[in-house]
Amino acid sequence: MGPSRRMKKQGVPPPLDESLVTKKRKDAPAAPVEERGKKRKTEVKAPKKAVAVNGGAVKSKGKPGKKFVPPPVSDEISSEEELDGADGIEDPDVMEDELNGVNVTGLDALGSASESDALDDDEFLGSSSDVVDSDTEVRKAGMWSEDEDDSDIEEKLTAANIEGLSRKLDMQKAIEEAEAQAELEEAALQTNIAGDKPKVLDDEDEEERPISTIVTQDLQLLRTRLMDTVRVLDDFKNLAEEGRSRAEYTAQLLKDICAYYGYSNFLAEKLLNLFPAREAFAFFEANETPRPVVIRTNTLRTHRRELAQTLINRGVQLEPIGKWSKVGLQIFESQVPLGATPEYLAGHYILQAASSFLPVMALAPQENERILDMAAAPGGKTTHIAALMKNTGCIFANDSNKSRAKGLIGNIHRLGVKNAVVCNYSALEFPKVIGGFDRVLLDAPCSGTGVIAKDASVKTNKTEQDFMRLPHLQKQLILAAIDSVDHSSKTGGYIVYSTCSVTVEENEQVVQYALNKRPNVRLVETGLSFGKEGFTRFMGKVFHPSLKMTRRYYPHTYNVDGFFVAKFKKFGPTPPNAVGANGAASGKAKATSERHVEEEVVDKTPLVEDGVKEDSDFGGWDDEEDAKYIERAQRAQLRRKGKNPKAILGNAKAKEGQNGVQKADGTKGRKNKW
Ligand SMILES: C[S@@+](CC[C@H](N)C(=O)[O-])C[C@H]1O[C@@H](n2cnc3c(N)ncnc32)[C@H](O)[C@@H]1O
Repeated sequence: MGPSRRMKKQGVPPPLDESLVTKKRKDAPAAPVEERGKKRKTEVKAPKKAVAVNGGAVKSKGKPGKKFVPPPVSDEISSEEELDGADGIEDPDVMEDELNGVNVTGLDALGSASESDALDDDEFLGSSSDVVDSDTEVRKAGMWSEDEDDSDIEEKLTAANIEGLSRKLDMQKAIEEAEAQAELEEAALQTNIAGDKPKVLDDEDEEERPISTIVTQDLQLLRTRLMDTVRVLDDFKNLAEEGRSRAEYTAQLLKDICAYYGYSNFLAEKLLNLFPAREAFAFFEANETPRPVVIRTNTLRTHRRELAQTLINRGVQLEPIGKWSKVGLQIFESQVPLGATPEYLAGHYILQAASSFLPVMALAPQENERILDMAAAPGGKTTHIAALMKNTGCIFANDSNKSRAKGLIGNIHRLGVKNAVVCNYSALEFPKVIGGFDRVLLDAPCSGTGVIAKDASVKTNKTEQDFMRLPHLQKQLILAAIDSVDHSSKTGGYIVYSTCSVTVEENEQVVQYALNKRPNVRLVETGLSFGKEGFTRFMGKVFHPSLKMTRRYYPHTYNVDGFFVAKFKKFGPTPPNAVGANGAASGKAKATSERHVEEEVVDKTPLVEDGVKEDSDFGGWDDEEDAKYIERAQRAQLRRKGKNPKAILGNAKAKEGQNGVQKADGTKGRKNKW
């Protein structure tokens, strides 16, 4: 199904300006960047003391050790690190939840009794348009219409929300002032260098000073040098010192980024390589501020405008997150813990990062379909899928981590999902467990480089090994996802692959691998109205041109967590000679791997059991396609026995003509009844 009319109308979140980020952090409470350009419509009050959205103390975590960069005031939330206990792979969704900072301790009898479980809720993503608010409803309740201008919405905000609006406007003003100041500074810098090239590169004696000394003593200097280096790299011809190479400046930039933001050299370089210098700076800056706190309306229980009104009445200041979603609400302030309101406990909403809505929107599940959510815990996306399906059809929500799968069950109950089956396999086991799905979502375990603002430990704890181990797992999982889809599904046949990582190894390279190994899929448009195109070239690697259809999201461009979304259409069965078996361990000999594929991967081919009686009660096969399956199964069986299927079946076929099926041992078997 193509993008809906509503989806086409979705607006694009504006970028996050790096100078703005810096100044915002210093001078103002965190504010939604998309609001920057709006005009003030009401008198601005003096900003009041910010209240954390969790109703508790605001605390900062994971900021670089920079004295002069205070943490964000209002939106900043406590964050705890959490690892995926099952396989040691970090779960970025959990990080997201924690970073949202909603205090959900002791919350619920529905599976979120612990703080960590409650935090898991934040992971729940989702939103898509098609479910809740129909256009008709929207027209009746203009305040929440996706068709309205933001300005219209603001004018219709209720009195209870005016305070929040006022505060938001205060933030806008502060941001505008910060922007003006930044411009002044920039202008001053430009003036300073008129006729002069900035002194950026270390002298030899500086070179020998340990970085820690620079950080503690010359932090402001470090920042200035960072910005100067960026400017030089932007305009190398005019600003570079004579005799200095671009590589030298880049090396200096890398060194300063590590010192200033606290990254390992390894990760900083990997991230730096993704962008031109100026954009890289914006990216690293954006990782120092939290993203807006967002909740997703659970349309199985309520409508967004009703939920918004109820929360406003409880002292929550909020507004719709943007035209691209009908179910998201951005929270500015709250007088109550968002993880403990009656509406939360009743499953009317889930705390969820905005970017987590995107994979489910791309998946576009339809009513009455069979969907597989391969790595589902704690269920943000599963519950979103269920809402879009209006509790019809069936979702297999799988996660290999048993304790997380339990949390998934709790959330499924809390949000009133009735069409989900929870299972606890390694997703590599699919489609052996069950296949033939209309759509599959693979929200893969990843490095979390898109959510550094929520989990600063990523800055230092990722190693080269992680970026070999994770992509390897992701590649295997994506093949399992593809093989689990029914290519002849009347309504679907789609696979969505997503990560909250921005590295090419975990995204484009995984997608390219899938295209190489599965010629029966192709990339299609995600249907998402915003997002940067995926890379088609990167550091000497060339990817298929269709990689343009994948979407990248960055904190500095859309003020959302870093994310990647790719959508495939499966148009044929997986060929019997496909490589990359489900669950096949890496490093095995090719022959072993191929044999495994033939035996296990290919679309759940039914195997003919030895000793099947011709006169069994089974009513026989009804169509030619079955005959092909039988023959294929026989081939597989022969191969397992070390026999050459071509020699046996080929000869037999010649003898039998079109009407008989040769048994694996070469004797004439059951005759098909067509
Ligand atoms: C990014 S999180 C999923 C978040 C989830 N989709 C949501 O929206 O709430 C990745 C998940 O993959 C699970 N996982 C890791 N390896 C897996 C495997 N081999 N099979 C299935 N799940 C796996 C982890 O336990 C973790 O819950």
